[in-house]
Amino acid sequence: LAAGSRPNVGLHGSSCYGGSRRGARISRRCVSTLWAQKPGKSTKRHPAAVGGGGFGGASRTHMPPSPTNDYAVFPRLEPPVADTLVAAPEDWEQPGPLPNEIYQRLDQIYGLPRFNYETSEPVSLDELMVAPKDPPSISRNEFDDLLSAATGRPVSTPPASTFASTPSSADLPLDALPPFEKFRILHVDPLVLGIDDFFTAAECDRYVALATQNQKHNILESRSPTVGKDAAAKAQRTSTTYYNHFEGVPELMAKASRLLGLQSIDRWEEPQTVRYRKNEKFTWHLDALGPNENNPGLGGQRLATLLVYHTDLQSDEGGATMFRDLTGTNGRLAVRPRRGAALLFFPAAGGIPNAPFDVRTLHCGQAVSATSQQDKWISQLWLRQSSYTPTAPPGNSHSQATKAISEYCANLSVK
Ligand SMILES: O=C(O)CCC(=O)C(=O)O
Ligand SMILES: [Fe+2]
Repeated sequence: LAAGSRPNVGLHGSSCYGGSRRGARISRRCVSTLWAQKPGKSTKRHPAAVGGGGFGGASRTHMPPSPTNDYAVFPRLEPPVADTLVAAPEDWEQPGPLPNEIYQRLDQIYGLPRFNYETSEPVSLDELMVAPKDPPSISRNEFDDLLSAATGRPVSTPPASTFASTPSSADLPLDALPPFEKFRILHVDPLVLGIDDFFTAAECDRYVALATQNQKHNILESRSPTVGKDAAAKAQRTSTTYYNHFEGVPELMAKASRLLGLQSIDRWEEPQTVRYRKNEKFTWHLDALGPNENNPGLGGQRLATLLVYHTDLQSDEGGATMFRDLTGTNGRLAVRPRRGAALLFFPAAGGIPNAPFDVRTLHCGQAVSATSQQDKWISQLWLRQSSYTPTAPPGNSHSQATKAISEYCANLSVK
């Protein structure tokens, strides 16, 4: 999309869309229709797709890799995929409650029926028992073709076994937290949400201090260039990652789980706090795991990415989280770090049918400018399909955090 242009917001021209009024309703049937109606129908060429390349496409124009070439590793979206993009109406970027159609999407596309649930609402046993949705299945050969097209080199995936989903046992008093109210809808399809005041300033300060005093807090520091990412994505990270113990970050675990309406924290990966100094960045990548990392026995695919910004960066200081193919109010969607704000998106649901991840969520951590007055600090969490077994720092476990989370919730209740 050209900078400043905005596609029609009507969801594929569907009459079930409630316009830009918050709280407008659409029926479940309409959402399913949208979902079923994904690529393939339209022959219209999308501006973002002109110029060749294409994920999964047969014809590929290889461009020489260069640091400024956004399409060097990941080809442009193919027209039918680009046609599925739905930007947010401008006024939805102002903080406020979520419209019903966004809750419907969270339920039906992303498998989160209890997202930001009202505390007064009685929760039925059915809802408590709801299983996470698996991303659409795909054959191994199809997957290899898609990945080869995206990375420009042959890929061969080892055979996958079936998912072993362990039901959660933890019973955390997360209802003590009120629902969140300040949502910014940054993109509709794929869904990208901002949440203002997710963390207090004091919480942001504490998380930065935890990482900077990492030895005292037994936090693992890593400068590996591709931490937790599929090597096929060739992602380059120059920032520093700190692996937190779950029990050291009860606010993050409680708020993240409360937001997504989860009953336990068992599906979250190790929390990571990341520091970007001047000129540091993380190039274009997908958070979804590739075949070599996506071990079904260890939690399966990454379904959600939640990121909290601990520092404010001005627009000339860089450090934005940028989505290559999504459009925001001023051209390409770029989320500027604002202290205490959270960002939520879904790396492995939606997008192209029968693909195991949503290629449209390609994003980067833009370099912090050489003149920035301060470092960029974030904490991040990834939600897996099923229970995840943490490996870092050594000895980390979900169950160790139960006491700290319960205490945090209890303190909120007495306030
Ligand atoms: O730093 C950012 O804004 C994004 C980081 C990111 O995408 C990642 O670590 O996977
Ligand atoms: Fe990422």
